[in-house]
Amino acid sequence: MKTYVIGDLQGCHAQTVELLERIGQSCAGPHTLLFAGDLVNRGPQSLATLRLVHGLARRGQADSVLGNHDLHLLAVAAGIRPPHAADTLDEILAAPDRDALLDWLRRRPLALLRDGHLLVHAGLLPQWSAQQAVALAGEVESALRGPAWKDFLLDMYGNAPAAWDEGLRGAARLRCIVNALTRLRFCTADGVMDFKMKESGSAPPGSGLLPWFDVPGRRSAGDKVVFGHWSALGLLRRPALIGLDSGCVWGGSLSAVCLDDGSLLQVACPGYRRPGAAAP
Ligand SMILES: Nc1ncnc2c1ncn2[C@@H]1O[C@H](COP(=O)(O)OP(=O)(O)OP(=O)(O)OP(=O)(O)OC[C@H]2O[C@@H](n3cnc4c(N)ncnc43)[C@H](O)[C@@H]2O)[C@@H](O)[C@H]1O
Repeated sequence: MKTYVIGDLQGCHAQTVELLERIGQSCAGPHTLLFAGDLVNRGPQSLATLRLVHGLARRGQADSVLGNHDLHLLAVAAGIRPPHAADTLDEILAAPDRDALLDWLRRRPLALLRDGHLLVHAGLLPQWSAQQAVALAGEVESALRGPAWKDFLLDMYGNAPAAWDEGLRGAARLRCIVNALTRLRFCTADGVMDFKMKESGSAPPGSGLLPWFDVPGRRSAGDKVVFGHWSALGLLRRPALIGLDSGCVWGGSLSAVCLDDGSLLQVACPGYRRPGAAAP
């Protein structure tokens, strides 16, 4: 059975439907769909998109890792965070099936190992191997699936601690794991995360920042990693690295890669948001 990984949907339902049709045309047999997270928000049809992926998952045909916008939806729905002006989550919040959709979303993994590839939404800290990232993701998944999940979301926000330390405990430990797996783009060579730089795929000379995957000595360098999140980076393909957020919602395209044969399928998007513009 072939496995296709699909980049950030962000509520771009029409492009998702078209891409799934393209996958069906190029792969006649049964196949699994894995989504790189950020199923919702910024795009025009978050509810329809979430229902689509949820339906596929219920039929055992798909799964998704959690992205920062998915976590934001859970926090807004729980009354923990106010919605942003640019959010497109209202339809989900008002939907009759919202509880089923949100309950399913809350139980999604933050890291998935499949067919020799690790899938995360954003990135890995340089000290982590792929196996370790799965174990650390499991700590957050337990918190999200447990009875105190709202307390976890209350404590989740913030940029500190900016670097990993095995001695981290409690909310600080979970926040560091969430920030790496769902928000990371750049960090220093020591693994200190930066959350300001987001509109470019490269850091200015002298900033001391590197894309997380270019940190020398990164422990996951020998592992095959697939990630999304970084729309300004665009599609990235290296022997052991696939970056799949090709900026659908920003006027780029929605991308899928087949893990078995490396084939790439893309659907162009008219662009629902303008890069650099905060609100619709
Ligand atoms: N621990 C925690 N602490 C705080 N918040 C947490 C959290 N955990 C979860 N969150 C949640 O994270 C949510 C989102 O945070 P935001 O801060 O709004 O998200 P973002 O970094 O802008 O990332 P996004 O996922 O939208 O990335 P994209 O590359 O598409 O877009 C990034 C930028 O790229 C730009 N861009 C896109 N295409 C481009 C291009 N081709 N060229 C240049 N720029 C481009 C866009 O203008 C955009 O500004 C918040 O709502 C918050 O609730």
